[in-house]
Amino acid sequence: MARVLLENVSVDIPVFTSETRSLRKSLLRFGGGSGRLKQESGHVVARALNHIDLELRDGDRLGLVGVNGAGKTTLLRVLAGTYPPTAGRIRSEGRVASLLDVSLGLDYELSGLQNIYLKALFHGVSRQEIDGRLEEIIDFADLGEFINLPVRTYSSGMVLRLAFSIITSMVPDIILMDEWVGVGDSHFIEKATERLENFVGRSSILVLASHSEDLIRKVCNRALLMSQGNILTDGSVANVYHQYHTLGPQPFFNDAEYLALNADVKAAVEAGAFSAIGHFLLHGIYEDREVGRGLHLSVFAEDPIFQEAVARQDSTEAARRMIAVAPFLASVKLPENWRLPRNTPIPLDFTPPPGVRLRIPPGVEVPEGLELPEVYER
Ligand SMILES: Nc1ncnc2c1ncn2[C@@H]1O[C@H](COP(=O)(O)OP(=O)(O)OP(=O)(O)O)[C@@H](O)[C@H]1O
Repeated sequence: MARVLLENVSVDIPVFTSETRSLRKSLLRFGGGSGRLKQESGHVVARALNHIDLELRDGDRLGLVGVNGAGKTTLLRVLAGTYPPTAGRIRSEGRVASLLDVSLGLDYELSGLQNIYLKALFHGVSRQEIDGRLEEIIDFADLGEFINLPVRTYSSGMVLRLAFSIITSMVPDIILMDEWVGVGDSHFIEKATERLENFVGRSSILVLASHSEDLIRKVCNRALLMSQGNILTDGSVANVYHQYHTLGPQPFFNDAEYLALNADVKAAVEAGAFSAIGHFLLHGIYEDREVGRGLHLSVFAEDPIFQEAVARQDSTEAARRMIAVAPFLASVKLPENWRLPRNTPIPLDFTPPPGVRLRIPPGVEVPEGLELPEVYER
C-alpha cells in the first residue's frame, strides 16, 4: 500500500544571483516582504510552495496543472525528497521512482554496467533484484558494446537511454514525472512510450506535471490547479480544467469553500446534478452568493459591466469581471503570499456599493500621476 501525506508544507528557495544585492535593495525600497520574494535574515528567498496540504492514496493518478512558475516542479521535488520543506512535514509510504532527473546519480567514470548497479541501489533496489533484471535492462538500453565502457564516452542520448532503462525496470509504488519523458531518437521513443505505459500501469500512485491537457486527461483521474505556490482546487480532471479555462489561475473559486458556504448547492452536487464550478457558472454567478475568500456577489450590484454580462447570460464574461475586480476589494482575503503582476489593470471603472472599500493588492503598481478614486484605502 502506498500513501503520501503533506501537512502544511512550505518551500522557500534562496535566490543567489549577481542581482541579489540590487534585488535586496529594491525589496527594501518597495517595502517588500509581503509577496513571493521575501528577505530572510539578509537573504532573498522565493516562496515556491505555500502551506500545502495534500493526501495521496492508492490508485491516485494526480495531474498538476498551472501556469509557468505555479509550483508544479517544486511540489514534485518535495515529493521526491530533493527539496526539503522549509516548514511542515511529509510522510510517505512506498518506493518512489522519480523521472525528474533520470540521469541523476550516474557516475560518468564507471561503465554502463556498473552504473546499473549503482543507480538501482541508489533507488533502494536490492542487488538480487538487479541481477534478475540485468539482461532486460541492458537489452532495452540497446547500447551494444558500449555497456562495458565508461559513461563519459556516451552521447547524451545514450546516457538518457541507460538511465531510463534502469529507472523503468523498477517496480515502484509512487512515480513522479515532469511531462511525459521523451528520450532518444524516434525509434527509441516508440519503444520507450510502451515501456513507460507499462511502468506507470504497475504503480499505485502517479504524480504528473504537464502543460498538455490531452496527456493529463488521458492519464490522470485527479488534478490539482496550482498558482503561485498554492493549491487552488483539488478535484476531478474535468473540474480543474473547467475552472482553469473559465476563471484562470485565480484564488476566487475553490470547490470546497463554495460548497461549504452554499448548503443548497452542496446538496445538488452530492446528488450528482452539477459540479461545483458547473453550478457556479450556470446558476451561482446570477445569484447573490458567497463565492469564498470573503467575496459576495452583491458587491457587483451597481457594476454595469457585470450586470450587462449577467443580463446577456454570459457567465464567462461575468466571471472575468469578477476576477478582475475581486483582488481590489478590501474585504476579499487573498491567499498568503499572493502577489499580482505589477501591471495588473486597476479597475477604475468599478463603482462599489456604499460602504464597500477598495485597495491596491500586493504586487500591483499604481502608475505615476494616477489619482485613485476616494473609495480606495490609502
Ligand atoms: N532553483 C530556483 N531558484 C529560485 N527560485 C526558484 C527555483 N525553483 C523554483 N523557484 C521559484 O518557485 C516558483 C515555482 O517554480 P516551479 O518550477 O515549481 O514552477 P512550475 O509550475 O513547475 O513551472 P513550469 O511550468 O514553468 O515548469 C518559481 O516561480 C520560482 O519563483
